[in-house]
Amino acid sequence: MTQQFSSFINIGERTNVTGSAKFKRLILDGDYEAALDVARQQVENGAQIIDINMDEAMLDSVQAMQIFLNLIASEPDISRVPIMIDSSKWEVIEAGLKCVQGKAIVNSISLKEGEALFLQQARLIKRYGAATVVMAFDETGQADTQQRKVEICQRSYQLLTQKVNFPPEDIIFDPNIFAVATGIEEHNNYAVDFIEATRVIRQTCPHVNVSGGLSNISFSFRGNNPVREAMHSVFLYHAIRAGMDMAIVNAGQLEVYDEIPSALREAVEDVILNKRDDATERLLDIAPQYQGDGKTAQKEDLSWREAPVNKRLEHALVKGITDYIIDDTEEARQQAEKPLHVIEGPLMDGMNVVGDLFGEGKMFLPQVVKSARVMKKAVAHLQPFIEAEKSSGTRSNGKILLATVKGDVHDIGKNIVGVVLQCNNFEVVDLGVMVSCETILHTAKAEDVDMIGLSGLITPSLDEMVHVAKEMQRQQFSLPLLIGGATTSKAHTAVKIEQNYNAPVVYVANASRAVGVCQKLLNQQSREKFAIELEHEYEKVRQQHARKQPRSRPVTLQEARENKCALDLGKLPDAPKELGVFPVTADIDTLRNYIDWTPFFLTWSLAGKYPRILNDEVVGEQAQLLFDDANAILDQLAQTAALKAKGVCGVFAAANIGDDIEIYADNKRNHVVGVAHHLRQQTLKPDYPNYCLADFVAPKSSGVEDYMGAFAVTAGIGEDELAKCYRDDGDDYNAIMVKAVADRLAEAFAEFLHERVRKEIWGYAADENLDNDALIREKYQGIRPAPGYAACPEHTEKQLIWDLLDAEKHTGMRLTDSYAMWPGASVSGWYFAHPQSRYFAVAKIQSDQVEDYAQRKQWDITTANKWLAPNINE
Ligand SMILES: C[S@@+](CC[C@H](N)C(=O)[O-])C[C@H]1O[C@@H](n2cnc3c(N)ncnc32)[C@H](O)[C@@H]1O
Repeated sequence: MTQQFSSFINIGERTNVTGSAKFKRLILDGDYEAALDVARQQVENGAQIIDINMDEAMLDSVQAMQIFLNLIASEPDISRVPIMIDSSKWEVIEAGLKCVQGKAIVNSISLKEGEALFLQQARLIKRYGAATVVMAFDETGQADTQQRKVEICQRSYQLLTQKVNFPPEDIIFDPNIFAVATGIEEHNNYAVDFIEATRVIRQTCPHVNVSGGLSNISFSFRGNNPVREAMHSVFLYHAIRAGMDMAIVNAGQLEVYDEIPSALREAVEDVILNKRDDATERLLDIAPQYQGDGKTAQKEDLSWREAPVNKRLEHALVKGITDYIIDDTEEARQQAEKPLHVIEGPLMDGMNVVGDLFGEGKMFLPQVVKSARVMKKAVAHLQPFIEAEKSSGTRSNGKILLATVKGDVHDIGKNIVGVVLQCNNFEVVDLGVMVSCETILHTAKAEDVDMIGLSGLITPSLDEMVHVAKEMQRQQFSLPLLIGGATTSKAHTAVKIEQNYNAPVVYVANASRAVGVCQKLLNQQSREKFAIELEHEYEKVRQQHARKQPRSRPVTLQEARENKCALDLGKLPDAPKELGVFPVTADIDTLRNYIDWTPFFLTWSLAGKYPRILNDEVVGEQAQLLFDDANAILDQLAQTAALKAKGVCGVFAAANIGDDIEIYADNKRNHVVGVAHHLRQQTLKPDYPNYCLADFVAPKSSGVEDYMGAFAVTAGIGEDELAKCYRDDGDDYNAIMVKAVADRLAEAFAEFLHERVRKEIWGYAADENLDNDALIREKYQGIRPAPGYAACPEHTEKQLIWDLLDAEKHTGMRLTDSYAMWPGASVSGWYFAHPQSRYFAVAKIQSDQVEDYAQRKQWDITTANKWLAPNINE
């Protein structure tokens, strides 16, 4: 199975004042909030890195870069992707490097002004632990031919690795993409020069990456987007195969290679690969035909039913059609010598086609999961015949145990990985959620599995994974250990898990990576090679981690407190109409109007913002099908009440004392029913406060009466049972779909309840009138931070929410011993109503705050270190 597309990284290009008129206007107007939305949209649309450029003559570029990067740092949904600091001015780059909290990428350095400056800049970049783009540019100019591109990159590589000891994996060469089909003959070979140079660079400069600005290639066809998109796809198709692994690209503007009309694709291919002298003229001739949409709606085509049965089985698998699968499987069985041969023959052949198409980026995740459903139905039909013959089952590629670790209940990602592995003929032993280390290791032995995969979503699960690795070592296991899930990372795997266990430990970033990793680990020869590569890679990550300089200077807790957010007591929200705890229910039909669909598509690895994604050139068709299926499930849920939504909220008198909030039984304020403990940002912030959520409630010493709230909602009562019904019926697609929809309903419930609290229950914004889009964009007054998220990262505080609201009694929701909420489709948090309240990231804290927090929570220091670990080890 080819993996090229799954590891390709696209870099967002919209936060660039030189390339986007809209972004430039926002920055020049000082509207940084709207500019942040541009960054956020790019991430939502699937950018895996965002390029930021402030090179504009009318701007103080240094200041603009600093302000924007500092703002991004406190937006967790943006800062989860790496930042590429793009400038032709070194002082802007250096200013940017000081602001970025994670690993930054510099764009760019080159030999343009000689070796001395190049090396000096590289040393500084290395000191910041950043990666860098290196342009193929030297003292004599920009490289245009293959030979010049290769020479300059090789020379840069030698200098960087030998004179600066620059980590080669942190080098990203940009061998310059230039426009083709310009009418100038010398330009005709530009794409070939880039592609061939890339091939040689990747062969001769080990570990480097190759990137480029994609839109340049099609510059001559400005105004004809279908042709431009086709040129981008064809170029990428060949460049990726030659080793290009990143590009600055608008991900929404790519056509699927196989879906480019064949006449256009051929003409574009002739231009890109410079196959004939008249290629440009021929493309120019046909280009106008494709202007506009150029696509026609497809009627259902049943001609595939005429094909031989093997081909019909393949078609059903690739297209995910279950309608005829039993009949076709039966026909194949009657023709086969043994029923097992149907699985080993046409069904596995069909699944191999699915695996290859997925690996090449030509099929999307929901389609693969649907294919698995077809396969399971076919196998289920054959099973009784196989058993009657008493022949043993087909040999799988290998056996993999999957489990969500103890204390954690989230399993959508794990289930998707399981299905993708099964599609590739791996046998999966799925132990479900909240699985103890003992059960995992006992089952691994009993089932004689080939490897173990652990999953987890919340930060306490990271510790549990470390525990499993240590136990595997103690019990002398030698099976590979795979690590995955939302909070896991390569850095955590390398720094915290890998060195505790002598066999391979592999971080698996997503479902599409899982198959490649498992295949490498199962073959003894490739496993050894892979293990050495991993060891080398993780050692590097550890060294980088050890060298990591703090991005901003830490301050003492005392200093941070002195720079707290001063609350404007003149703007306090109105007093609540009534204090107390209010159980709430909501029906599915109400909640579905509040759904934010964008994350739903991401769950299925379709990147793009709803509703635009439904018309997206690349994933639109799949997104629409998925959306229809989700709505069908919602219709069914609304009628059957198989899933119930329950919630509770509370509004309380409250006062701030330091970094804590006292919560009172009533407005007399003499009986404290709970104290919420919060953490404060602890890095130097010359232009902003060092935020702490407690700042958003009026200080007790002010004597002013203030309030806060809390909530816990679930839409998951019944989700496990319903998902199990589907799974037992061989329908993983709908089993995953139920949970994905329940997750959306829980978030919708949180949105719906928050609105009710603002407008009725607390009533501080009784006149608010926002549509769902504005609610999703949080255009209202007040916030609902959730324990475990960046402003309140410590999970045990959920217990206080549970106690204050009697949440288990009112909703049936429970907390696990890692403070995950059960059912999985649940949300809880605090309400702050002051207009100054906002989300931020606490980020790294210092030992004085750890000690102070331990004292406030009446914990010993070991307990504090355990629960605060993600913020101590940042
Ligand atoms: C994860 S999204 C959920 C809403 C989104 N519309 C959805 O349906 O998935 C936003 C929520 O995450 C939480 N959140 C985001 N950033 C946070 C931060 N820095 N600190 C605490 N909670 C945060 C808040 O509860 C916020 O309402």
